[in-house]
Amino acid sequence: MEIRGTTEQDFDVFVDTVHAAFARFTEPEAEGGGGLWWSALEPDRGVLAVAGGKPVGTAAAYSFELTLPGGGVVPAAGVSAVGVLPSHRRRGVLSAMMRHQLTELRARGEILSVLLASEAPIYGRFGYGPATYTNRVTVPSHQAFAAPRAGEEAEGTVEVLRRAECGALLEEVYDRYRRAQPGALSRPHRWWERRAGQPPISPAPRYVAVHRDAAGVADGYASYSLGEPETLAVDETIASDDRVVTALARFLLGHDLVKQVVFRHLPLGTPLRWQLADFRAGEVSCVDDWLWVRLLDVPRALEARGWSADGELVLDVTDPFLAEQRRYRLTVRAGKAECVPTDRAPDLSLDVRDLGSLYLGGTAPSTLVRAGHIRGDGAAADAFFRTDREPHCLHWF
Ligand SMILES: CC(=O)SCCNC(=O)CCNC(=O)[C@H](O)C(C)(C)COP(=O)(O)OP(=O)(O)OC[C@H]1O[C@@H](n2cnc3c(N)ncnc32)[C@H](O)[C@@H]1OP(=O)(O)O
Repeated sequence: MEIRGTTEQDFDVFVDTVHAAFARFTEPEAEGGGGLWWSALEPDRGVLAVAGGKPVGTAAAYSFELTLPGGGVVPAAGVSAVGVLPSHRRRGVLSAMMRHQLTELRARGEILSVLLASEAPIYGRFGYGPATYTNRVTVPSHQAFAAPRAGEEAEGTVEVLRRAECGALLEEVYDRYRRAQPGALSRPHRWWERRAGQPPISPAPRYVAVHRDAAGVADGYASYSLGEPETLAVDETIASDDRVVTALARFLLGHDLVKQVVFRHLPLGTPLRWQLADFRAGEVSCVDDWLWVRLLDVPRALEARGWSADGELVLDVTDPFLAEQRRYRLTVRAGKAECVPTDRAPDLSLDVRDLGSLYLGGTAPSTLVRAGHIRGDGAAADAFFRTDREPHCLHWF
């Protein structure tokens, strides 16, 4: 078997192989058809496994940016389109592709990679850990919002546009949002230009509630459709200001001829249920992992994020897949860290996959100590890793 990088010429074969591996991703006419789904793939960043002259496995990487706790923004390789033909599974094809890809990402100087896992047991062995989480909240339509007990509501207006009328507006609002939201990924212009992936990037018919501030500047949107009978399904609500998120939720819950509103891809800490007059009216479902993180250059990655406690922390990190074990001293002053090799006794001993889970602040070290995955003083480490805002990602790739 040969594992090799792809070029522009491989694009059609690559996409065909992905489709055969997943046995899905046929695009409905309404969503553009003709390969739009994968059109933002970067042809020279793929990996192809070839056996007997035929492609049998694929993996791709997108060039994203990831927003970190503390506001830093770093490049992140977005691993996707991972598939092995059903006829060639459980013979090590994925493992060989992952080894090739991780080696290549490191050679490019990437500090971390991210992915969405189709099944949770697949990626831990390659050093990825779940780092952000998501859920959905279903609320009966016209469910009353309680009056805010402190603070004001966002001033402004809501206008409904058809997806096709939105032009560059969604891209601009999304870009401002993702820069301020730890755990969020960039959606490179290529995605919007080519209308790749899922709504609201794809041309799938949607309505978009656009919120504008008192000066008329768009500062948030919610993309939605009326799907199942009498159900209004919200693909995503994008705004940096919580008061704008509230104004959009209030608007959607007031929609006529709808029995329930399903808010998808919310952070676990969403305030939505607290805002309803009846706390129990919001039904939580689909609580799941979303973004998985794999650190490729531990010291650079740790120095790139902001930290919430000053002091020193010694981490002993094992990376079984890449057969490495390294110990680092993290010294934090005024939220910034310096990370250097050390031989001091560790405060935490952990697998690189667990460090990936802790990295964005969405998983507390003490939780993984209690789970028996990490050794050390979890409570002391919690103070370092804690973030002001829950990391959240809703980009599908
Ligand atoms: C980021 C993304 O793109 S997520 C999408 C992932 N792709 C899919 O879900 C499409 C359908 N599935 C597939 O194409 C394949 O089953 C893959 C890609 C998940 C796995 O490919 P394979 O070539 O069979 O994996 P490989 O043989 O290298 O397995 C490596 C190890 O992972 C384990 N493993 C692989 N797939 C799974 C799985 N779905 N569930 C649990 N364990 C798994 C294997 O048992 C093996 O374990 P071992 O080392 O202890 O023996």
